[in-house]
Amino acid sequence: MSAEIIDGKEFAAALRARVGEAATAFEAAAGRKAGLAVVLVGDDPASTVYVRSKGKATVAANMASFEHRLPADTDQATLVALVEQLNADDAVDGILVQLPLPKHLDEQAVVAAIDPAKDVDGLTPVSAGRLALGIDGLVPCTPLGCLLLLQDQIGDLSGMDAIVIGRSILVGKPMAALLTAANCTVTLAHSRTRDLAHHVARADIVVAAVGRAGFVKGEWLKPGATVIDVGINRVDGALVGDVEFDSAASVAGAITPVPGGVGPMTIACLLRNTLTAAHRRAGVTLDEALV
Ligand SMILES: Nc1nc(=O)c2c([nH]1)NC[C@@H]1CN(c3ccc(C(=O)N[C@@H](CCC(=O)O)C(=O)O)cc3)C=[N+]21
Ligand SMILES: [Mg+2]
Repeated sequence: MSAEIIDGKEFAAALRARVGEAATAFEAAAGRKAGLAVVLVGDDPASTVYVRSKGKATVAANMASFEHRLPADTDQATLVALVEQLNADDAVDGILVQLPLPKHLDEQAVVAAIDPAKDVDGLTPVSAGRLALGIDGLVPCTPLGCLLLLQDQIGDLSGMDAIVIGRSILVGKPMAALLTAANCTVTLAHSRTRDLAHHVARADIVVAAVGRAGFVKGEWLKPGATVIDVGINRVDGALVGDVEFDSAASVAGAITPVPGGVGPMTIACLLRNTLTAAHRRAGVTLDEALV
């Protein structure tokens, strides 16, 4: 093994601490805490764990946490009414509806009901449109976390060849937009890409977000490449990424582990987005140097 292991857990802890300090300054300036509302429909065990850890991290960062748990058979109108109630609630700066929703619900319609000013997941059509157009807005947490790790590891990304594997709304598409804005030459690969290994071999930066355990092989990589593994797959009870870690670590220059890489960054960036939304909504200037 030769690759440097990128410690996302440590980076995320430091980011959460900085966000917490900025949140304390926000409370002093605005006379209220920044607030994050998380909505969970149903009782999927993994989602319940994530929602609980988001709530804990929110309170630890000196923000208010509002948890709304609804039964799995909640109807569309009830869920949209809750989102509208949260839109109207001044104590709420960020709204996250935990995905996926139960099948009978229209996920797109629920997300579209979120006030873009409170869209800390960056998933509404308005947020996605702003990102595509290069207008300041709220950016999805996982790709934002990946970008922060890459910039910390590499510095200026200008002119680098990057490949994003996976074109999901939550990760792949916004990741490609962020890397493009950071002046990378971006290939957005997906399940229909022909000769993926050929494309990966050109890349200085590889972001794997396909949702298949060990899909990206070390032999495909350009020696010295920086590899960001977004995958969270459960195999025989263990968490593994979308990259075959051992083979990749012998070729890459740096690589994120799973767990302890991108996952913790997602929650840290959710708090960062909530802080950003709170400042914008309250008309208080955020000291960007702090976070
Ligand atoms: N609207 C919405 N926004 C999301 O951002 C969202 C969502 N829905 N639904 C579910 C996925 C999943 N997700 C994770 C967040 C943190 C970790 C994380 O901290 N993972 C740890 C390990 C956790 C463990 O051990 O299970 C790690 O990778 O080190 C993982 C996954 C956010 N998601
Ligand atoms: Mg380091």
